[in-house]
Amino acid sequence: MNTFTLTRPDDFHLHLRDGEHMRAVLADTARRFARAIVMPNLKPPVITTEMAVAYRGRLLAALPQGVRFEPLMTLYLTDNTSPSEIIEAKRSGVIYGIKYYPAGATTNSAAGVTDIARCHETLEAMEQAEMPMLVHGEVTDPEVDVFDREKVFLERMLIPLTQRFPRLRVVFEHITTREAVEFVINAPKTVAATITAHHLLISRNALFQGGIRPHHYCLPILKRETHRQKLIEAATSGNPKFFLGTDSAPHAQFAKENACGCAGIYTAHAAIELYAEAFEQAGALEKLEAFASFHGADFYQLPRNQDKITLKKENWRVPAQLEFGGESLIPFRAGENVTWALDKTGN
Ligand SMILES: NC(=O)N[C@@H](CC(=O)O)C(=O)O
Ligand SMILES: [Zn+2]
Ligand SMILES: [Zn+2]
Repeated sequence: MNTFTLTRPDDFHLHLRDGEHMRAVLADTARRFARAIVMPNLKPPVITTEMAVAYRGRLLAALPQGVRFEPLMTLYLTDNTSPSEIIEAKRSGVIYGIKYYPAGATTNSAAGVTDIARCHETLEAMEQAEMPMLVHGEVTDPEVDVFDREKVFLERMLIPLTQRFPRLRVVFEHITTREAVEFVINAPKTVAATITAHHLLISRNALFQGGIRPHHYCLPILKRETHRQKLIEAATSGNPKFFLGTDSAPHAQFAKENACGCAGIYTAHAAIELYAEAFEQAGALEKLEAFASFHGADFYQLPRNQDKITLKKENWRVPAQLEFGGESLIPFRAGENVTWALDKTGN
C-alpha cells in the first residue's frame, strides 16, 4: 500500500504547554488532528473552569490562520477540587475530563492528589456528571521499583477505585504494561486506555542504546519488549477500549540533556505517521483508523470526524532540532527517517 486515507484522527492525550512554547508546537498537532485532550499540568496547574476557559482562548488565538482544531480542555484534580467545580466544568461545555496526577508522579504533578480518599465526594460528582477521570497511573512510593509503578498503582489504587465508583468513566492514560492491558480488557465498558506511539515503537533498550538517551526518557518509563508486544496487540486488536493518545510532551533540549533530565518525549511533529509505522510493522494498518479516529471519539461521546487525511509511504528525515520559543526541542527520531508522510491534510 503506497497511500492510506483515514478519517481525521484525534489525540486523546497531549501536552501543549503555554506561551511561546505552546505557539511553537501547536501547529504540529493541528495539522494532523481535529481535536485533542489538552493536559492541564501547566505552571501553575489548570485547576478551575475559569483557568481552563482562559487557556482554551489562548490556544484558539494561537492557531495558524484557516486551521480548524478543537482543544478539549481538562482540569487538574487536587485534594481541594470541590464537587461544585465539577458541575461548573461540565456546564462550561468545553471541559472533557479531570486529570488525576498522584502528587509527585510526573512533570508538574507536585500539586496533584496526595490521598485520593480526600477526593471521594468530587469523584461522586464526576460519576454523576459523566465527567471522565483521566489517570496518570503510577504510584509514587520510592520503595517501589520504577518499572513496577504502573502495575502497583493498578493493584493498590485503580482496582479499588473502579470498584468503589463503578459508574466513574476512567481513562488509564499512556499504558505501558501487560497488566494494564489485561485490566482494561476485563474491566467494564466505563474503563478505557490511551497508548502512545513511542511505547508502541520502542522498549527500554532504547534508553541505553550505545549510551544513555535522555530523549527516550518519559513517564511511565519504557518497559521491556514483552510489554511492548502486548501494547501492539491491544492497539491493533480492534477493541474500542484502546485509542490514540500521543502524550507528546515537549521539553527544551537543555532540560532533557541535563544531570537531572525531565520526563517527556515530543512526537507531535510526526504523530500519526509514527502510529502508521507501528501498525504497519504489526501487519495491521487496516486497524489504524478505528484506533486513531473512532474509539476515542466514541468513548468521549463526541461525533466522529467527517474529513479525511492521507498518508503516503515515503521516507522523510526528521529535523535534528525544532524551534521552541527561543529554545531548542529535540523531536522523536531527530535526524532519522520516518517511513510514512502526511500527504493531504484537508486543512
Ligand atoms: N509523559 C511524560 O513523561 N511527561 C509529561 C507528563 C505525563 O504525561 O506524565 C510532561 O508533561 O512532560
Ligand atoms: Zn502522565
Ligand atoms: Zn502526559
